[in-house]
Amino acid sequence: MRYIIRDDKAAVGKYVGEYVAKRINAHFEVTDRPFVLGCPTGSSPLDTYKTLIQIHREGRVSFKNVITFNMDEYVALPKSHPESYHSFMWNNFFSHIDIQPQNVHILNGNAPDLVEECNQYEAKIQAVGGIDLFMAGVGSDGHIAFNEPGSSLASRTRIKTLAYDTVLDNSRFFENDPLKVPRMALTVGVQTVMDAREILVIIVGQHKAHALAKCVEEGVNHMNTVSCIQLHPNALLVSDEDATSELRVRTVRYFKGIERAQEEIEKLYGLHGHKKTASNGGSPVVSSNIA
Ligand SMILES: N[C@@H]1[C@@H](O)[C@H](O)[C@@H](COP(=O)(O)O)O[C@@H]1O
Repeated sequence: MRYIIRDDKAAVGKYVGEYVAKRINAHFEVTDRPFVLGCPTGSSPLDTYKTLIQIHREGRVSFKNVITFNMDEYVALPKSHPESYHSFMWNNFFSHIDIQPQNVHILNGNAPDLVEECNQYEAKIQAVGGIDLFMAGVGSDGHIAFNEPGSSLASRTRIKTLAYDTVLDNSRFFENDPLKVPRMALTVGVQTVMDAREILVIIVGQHKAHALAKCVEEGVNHMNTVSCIQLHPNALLVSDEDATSELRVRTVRYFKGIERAQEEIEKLYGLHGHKKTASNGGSPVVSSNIA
């Protein structure tokens, strides 16, 4: 995996927003096929969405031909509830860009048949040719989407019961009352994320330091599902300095050194060595072996 460290949350958002815009624009240099973006909720991606909105306002990126799939949604929380992930995405991102509403996909936690809803979601992802770039945040227990500790690393979109740690973490959005936090969610699976052509994980804050250290320095483990990205050929992790606090100093130095080398490569060959020719179904080809 590649791992980029920035000073603080705002700098992470700026980096990731610029990165995603570049990926979208690079995609349309070689194909007319829609760009398929996986989207997370939570506080971690907020600065990224702000950056993307700003870039859009400056006319540097368009979402007209972008299709999105969100990672997860609470079960039985009305869509119109201010803390539903539907509300979050429209309030913080989609209402401010030129995305076509029919291109937005968010799981329906109020569907009459939740299993069917999850199966259909997987089918819809397949129907558009898979996800080009899946952005993700991470829970303090290391979960990716709502894939709580112990989730199968081969899991697909399904119903999940939330871990108590997650209920407590998310109670900050529900008047600090854990009893108001939904106990279940629909979530894409670990394998659904892994099937994306690229994964970008945002980790910010000292409370994520343990999950980050386990993800970077330890093995792949279902108790820290974000660690699955070690098995992905094209994964990028971006964190702030606070989140590095449980990493070894030498690990931090190592990845900062890699970043400097990567910058040299980008100057020579463009974004991550992506060749600007159509192949692989029109997607830019990753030719750098730095990741
Ligand atoms: N299901 C979401 C995750 O997708 C998200 O990554 C996590 C972290 O949230 P935050 O970024 O607010 O810490 O929150 C929820 O549990």
